[in-house]
Amino acid sequence: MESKDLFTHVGSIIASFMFIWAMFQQYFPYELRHNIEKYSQRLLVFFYPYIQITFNEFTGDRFMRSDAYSAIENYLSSRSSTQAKRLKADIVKNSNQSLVLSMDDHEEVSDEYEGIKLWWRSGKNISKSQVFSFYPVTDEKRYYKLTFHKRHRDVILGPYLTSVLKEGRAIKVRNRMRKLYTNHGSNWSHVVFEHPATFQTLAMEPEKKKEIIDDLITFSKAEDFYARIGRAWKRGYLLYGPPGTGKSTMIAAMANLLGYDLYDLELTAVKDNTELRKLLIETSSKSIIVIEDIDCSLDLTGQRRKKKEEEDGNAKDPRQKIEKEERETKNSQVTLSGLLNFIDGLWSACGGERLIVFTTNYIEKLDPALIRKGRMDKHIELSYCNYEAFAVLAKNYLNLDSHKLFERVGELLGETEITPADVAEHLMPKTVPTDVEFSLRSLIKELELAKEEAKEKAAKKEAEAEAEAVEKLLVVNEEAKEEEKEVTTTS
Ligand SMILES: Nc1ncnc2c1ncn2[C@@H]1O[C@H](COP(=O)(O)OP(=O)(O)OP(=O)(O)O)[C@@H](O)[C@H]1O
Ligand SMILES: [Mg+2]
Repeated sequence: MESKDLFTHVGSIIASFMFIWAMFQQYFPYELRHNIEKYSQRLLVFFYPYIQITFNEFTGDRFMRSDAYSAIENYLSSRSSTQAKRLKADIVKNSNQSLVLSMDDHEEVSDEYEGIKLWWRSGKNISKSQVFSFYPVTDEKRYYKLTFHKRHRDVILGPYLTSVLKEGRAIKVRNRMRKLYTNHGSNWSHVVFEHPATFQTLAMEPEKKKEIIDDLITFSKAEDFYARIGRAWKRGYLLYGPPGTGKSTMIAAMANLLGYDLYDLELTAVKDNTELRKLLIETSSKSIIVIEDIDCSLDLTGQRRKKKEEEDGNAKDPRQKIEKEERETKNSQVTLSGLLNFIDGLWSACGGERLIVFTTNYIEKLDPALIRKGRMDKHIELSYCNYEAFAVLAKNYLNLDSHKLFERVGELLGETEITPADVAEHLMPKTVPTDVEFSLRSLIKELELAKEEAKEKAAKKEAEAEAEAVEKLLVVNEEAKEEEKEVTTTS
């Protein structure tokens, strides 16, 4: 028998005596009773060198489950499945609908921390409801009881419990159902986020993919690092490239990799900077804030006000002016400085652990202040499909590692520009069972067509450039002739 068990037995014997004592206590005067109780408690503490801490499922508010209790429940789930004999099983409503085991009531599991042994016991108190009813309701109050030797008090109450709560919360985040938020004006509403995209299925060069994954994972584990260097725990990504190259898909893969919630921020629906700040404050930790097509969301070049002034000046009719003003007020008044404040102002540090992702089709249109390093730390170009990206898509869509037509596809991909979205469309199975050759031939046909079109376009452009050059030459000749004429008439 373990020493802790022995003490538990001694404790229960003393408790039994106390119970018997309680039976008789009504016959003793209060003063004497009080003293005996006091000394018996001290005696118990003296003989029982263990400390017990109870974590109740509900504290104070009956309807709010204690954060510490649920963190401990998650922390103990892995230990319970290997140690406890009676387990409770439940389905967690995350994307995988996984089965989670936790220990049943009155089970005990042991744990070890830096060589210190300690025990967790689950239990419940049952009390009958005070409310009269034909179907009496029993009130079950569950709790976890932690027992450890008092000589380890500081370590257990300090680092051990901190690490238990941290790990438990991390497990909870991994198991939770993730959400996709969108803003309607100044409020967020959400649906369950269930996008199946992963980095594994994302078509891009393996080294580039690995670099991004490493960057994301390093970020997600770098809480202490960010705290030490005095920076808010956030990171900005700018994804740029033509439509259909996988920017939105990559954002979904990022959220799935890190287990973060997604906040899809529609800037044009945000009235002004104050509303933008309110939305930011309401976002939770472990989330990705996304602003898609940032170049279209706002006129971030500082041109807007100038344009507005010009338009106002031109509008002579007062009615026209009012209409114009109404139109303007309906549009977003968020400014570039408001957005910069949103990204790296003081407010942005609240809550921690956030990614901010911008996407654009035209990186050159963006204000350099917006995308400088420190704001958008990592710029990722998603480009047209090359052979490596095609190989990923062929594996995903056709389950093919190689094929005799791959070589031709590779050649054509080197000569023409096609988006992964277009390639994916051709590789989509059209028949059951899948006709691999048909899919690859249809892709080759598309690539040859694209190559021809590109050739024609280039030839047309060349012809236009030539015509323009000839025209310019003619104008220059004409001007020279005019000048010559002027000189002869004056002389
Ligand atoms: N790199 C890729 N890997 C895998 N699938 C891709 C990739 N790029 C595009 N696709 C496929 O094409 C579709 C469109 O891609 P996506 O919406 O991610 O493009 P986008 O870059 O966000 O385009 P836009 O600039 O128009 O928003 C996706 O549903 C996805 O299936
Ligand atoms: Mg997109």
